[in-house]
Amino acid sequence: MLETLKEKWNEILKYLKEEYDISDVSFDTWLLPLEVYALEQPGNIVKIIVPDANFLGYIKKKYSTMLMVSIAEVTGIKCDSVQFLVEEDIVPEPAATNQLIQNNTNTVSLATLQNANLNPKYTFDTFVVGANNNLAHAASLAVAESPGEIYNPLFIYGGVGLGKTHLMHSIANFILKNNPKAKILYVTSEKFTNELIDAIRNKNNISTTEFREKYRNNDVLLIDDIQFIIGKESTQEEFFHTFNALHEAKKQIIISSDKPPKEIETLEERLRSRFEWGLTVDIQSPDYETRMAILRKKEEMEGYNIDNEVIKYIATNIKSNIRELEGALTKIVALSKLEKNREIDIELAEKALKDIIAPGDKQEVTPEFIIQIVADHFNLTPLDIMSAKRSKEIVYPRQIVMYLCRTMTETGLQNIGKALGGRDHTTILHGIKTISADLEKNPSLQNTIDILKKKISPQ
Ligand SMILES: Nc1ncnc2c1ncn2[C@@H]1O[C@H](COP(=O)(O)OP(=O)(O)OP(=O)(O)O)[C@@H](O)[C@H]1O
Repeated sequence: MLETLKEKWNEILKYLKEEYDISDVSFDTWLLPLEVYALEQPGNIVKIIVPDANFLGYIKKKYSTMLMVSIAEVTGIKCDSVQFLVEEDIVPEPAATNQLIQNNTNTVSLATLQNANLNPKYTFDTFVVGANNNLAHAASLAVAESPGEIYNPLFIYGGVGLGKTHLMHSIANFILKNNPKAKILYVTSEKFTNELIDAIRNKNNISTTEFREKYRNNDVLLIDDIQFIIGKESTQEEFFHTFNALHEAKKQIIISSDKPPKEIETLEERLRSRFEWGLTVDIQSPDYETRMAILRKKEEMEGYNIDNEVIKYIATNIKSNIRELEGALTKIVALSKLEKNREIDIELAEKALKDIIAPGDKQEVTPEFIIQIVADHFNLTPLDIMSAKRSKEIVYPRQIVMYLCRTMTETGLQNIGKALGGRDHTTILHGIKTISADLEKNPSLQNTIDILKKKISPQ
């Protein structure tokens, strides 16, 4: 009978996937790596190997019944239970590698995604899993499949540009796809703070009651970059109550930060202990293989066709930040276009990346770097900031750049103007004055400036 089970294992998994409408990513993460190992008598107890001990309990809870039903349907073997073992405890046989592809056609409307502040491009399908992030990925998927049930809160931490935001959006997009009615809200801690400031001052038509309703009336709340509420007492106090209200109602909370809770120095103890109630997972810098895989994925998504040597050149030289890795690819393609579709070879790559690939240097604070950080923060491109465009969404971030260049670098007005696409020094002076005056009366701008300063020059 064990032979039958082994022979039909792929069929059993396939049956389970279709019968219970399991998504590709869930299937590949939890089911595909499972291996049937033994059939114990009496009672036909099916023993299954799970590769990662961390998720043994989760798989047991989620898939035991589905597996028993599928085994019975496909093989006729009626088992009393399934038991899961960890791979390290036994010598395993080769894993099944049958790939199953089924498209989930259930789509979510753009309006729903916008209300939740979600980027539809950040999904599990576009997230490359490597040794640096596999635990964070698996934990995120478990939360996406069973929000509010297992790891609450989920706390994801890691360095700049390593995929925390991408994973958070993936969870939210996954939940919405399965349940378009789920109430989901993604915000940065900066936005949370700024809205709280506005509510307290009764500005922008939001009262404190509305603020509370907005944040507490959710099935899933995702707060990105929680480190920026540190040291802000009233925000921590409000977040503490939001957290309690959601947690008591068994609603899912997902938090990201640059450090684990125990290393965030000025975090109130009561918040720290709550953050540690659920599961804390980290994302490390990607290894070479993962960097290559991410570049390949990006190339595929954008429809580029780039020589392997060039991809290797980027992956070898840009190591610690995936945002920079992607940025490098974009820069190369942009330079090629600028030079009349010049062939993308190592020479072109070196030219395009001469400012980024400066080995081992600490990031110097220059107007160019400030432009990059501010653009990223406001979802703009550096070219928008430097352009002649005069819409409010661009003019204000541009003036913030002027202010930050003046206060964080030794650069003179004329050179700031040059870096900003050749603007006159009087324009720069006007921009700096506008921001300085607004700072006097607008505490939420002060909060944004503090956050930008920390991003530009982290201690
Ligand atoms: N594993 C991955 N697979 C594919 N793309 C990735 C992966 N990790 C990160 N990225 C991409 O790298 C970029 C930066 O990622 P993201 O914004 O999620 O980082 P972050 O950790 O939230 O950064 P920050 O600390 O600045 O908030 C995004 O464009 C994201 O899609």
